[in-house]
Amino acid sequence: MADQSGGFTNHTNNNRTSSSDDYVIRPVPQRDHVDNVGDTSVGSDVSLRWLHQLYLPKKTPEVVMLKDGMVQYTSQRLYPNVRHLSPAKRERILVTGGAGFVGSHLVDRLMWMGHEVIVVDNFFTGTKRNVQHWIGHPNFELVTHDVVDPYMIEVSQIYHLACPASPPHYQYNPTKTVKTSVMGTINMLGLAKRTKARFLLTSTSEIYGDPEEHPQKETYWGHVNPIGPRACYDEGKRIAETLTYSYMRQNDVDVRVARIFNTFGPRMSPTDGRVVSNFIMQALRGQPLTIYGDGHQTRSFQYVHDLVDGLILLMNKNYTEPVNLGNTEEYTILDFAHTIRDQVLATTTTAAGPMTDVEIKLLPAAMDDPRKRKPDITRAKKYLGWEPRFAVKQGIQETVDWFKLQQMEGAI
Ligand SMILES: O=C(O)[C@H]1O[C@H](OP(=O)(O)OP(=O)(O)OC[C@H]2O[C@@H](n3ccc(=O)[nH]c3=O)[C@H](O)[C@@H]2O)[C@H](O)[C@@H](O)[C@@H]1O
Repeated sequence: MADQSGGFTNHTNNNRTSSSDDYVIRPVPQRDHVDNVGDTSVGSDVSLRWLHQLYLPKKTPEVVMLKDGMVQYTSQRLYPNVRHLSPAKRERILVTGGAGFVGSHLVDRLMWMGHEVIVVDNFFTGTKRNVQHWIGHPNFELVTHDVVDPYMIEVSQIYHLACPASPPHYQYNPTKTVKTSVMGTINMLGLAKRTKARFLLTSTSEIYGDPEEHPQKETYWGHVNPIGPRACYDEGKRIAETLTYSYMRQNDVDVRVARIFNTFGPRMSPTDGRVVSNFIMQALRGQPLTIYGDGHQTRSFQYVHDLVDGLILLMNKNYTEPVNLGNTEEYTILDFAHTIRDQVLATTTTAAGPMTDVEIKLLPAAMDDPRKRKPDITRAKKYLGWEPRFAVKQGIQETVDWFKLQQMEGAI
């Protein structure tokens, strides 16, 4: 069914010029409602309905909230059905950071595809809850481990995601963030070298820093402050890329590098500190939406299932250069605040009736905050046959629904 209001074009980006006056934000295209994700060429295709049972279940049979404030967990249950793969086709896949926001969605899909999945996570930002529906499944293993220490296992593919990604989290302990990126990546590349596993690094659009090129192509070398508060993450990921290509050249490790642009979806922590979860939680609580700076900075937001599609395609195609994975729908943060506020207000009823208004307030700008960000995805289209399918609106609605479910279950 066509989504007539897809992309919030009404009050957002139409022909608005950013404060820097050097480029125009194009109107957001309308998109159809998405019902299926993935790609048949790599066996990742699945209906959104199957995924919904994992993060938007009609009821959660394993958790029973009792009247006296007690909670009861039960273990007798059926696992979601997954594809059967012959042993010859089944990969043994390590996902570092697999209990995190992006990692857990990737794990869901790899499980659906019929692979064996081992999650390694130190639970700094990840949570067991994100993968609890797989615990005990014969194809699944969850290991508490920090990638700064070596980890030995036999695997055929490694998706290396482990690293806090939200600015407040990665700036909380910057030295540890650098260690995670540098030592964690060395350890996982060492494992790939020893086991001859294919290795995929999840890098970031942050390696472009505060970009002077717009949109950002993979050939752009970036504009990063090496001593600023974001450097622990930006430079950490830059050196992680350097390490990845060093192992490729020096040790013949089969590598893939994804540069991930702003991503959102269910399972973002409400205390994550990134803009999507902040705005949704603030709107749901009727609190003012907090904008850092004048709100004219831009971001391009992709829904998590699109990212997972891109990661799996990248892993399974034969392309070793870095690839941008992001949505090209660009918003000013001010427009985005209006977008989220309007959507939450339109779809939320409290005990006192429908919500009517929520304030938007400006706070001081964050240091070194990139002024604009939008991916050039020509490479992903050409070499992976990938482009985002989800309108931001559909993704935001699922995310709002998920946060509401967490509130109802008393999880947040
Ligand atoms: O979401 C992501 O995937 C990306 O998030 C961050 O990058 P950043 O663009 O700074 O993400 P946010 O913290 O969500 O901030 C986006 C914009 O919103 C602003 N913001 C954030 C939070 C808030 O409450 N209010 C607000 O105006 C920020 O100042 C920034 O301009 C990470 O550094 C990236 O690695 C990661 O890929």
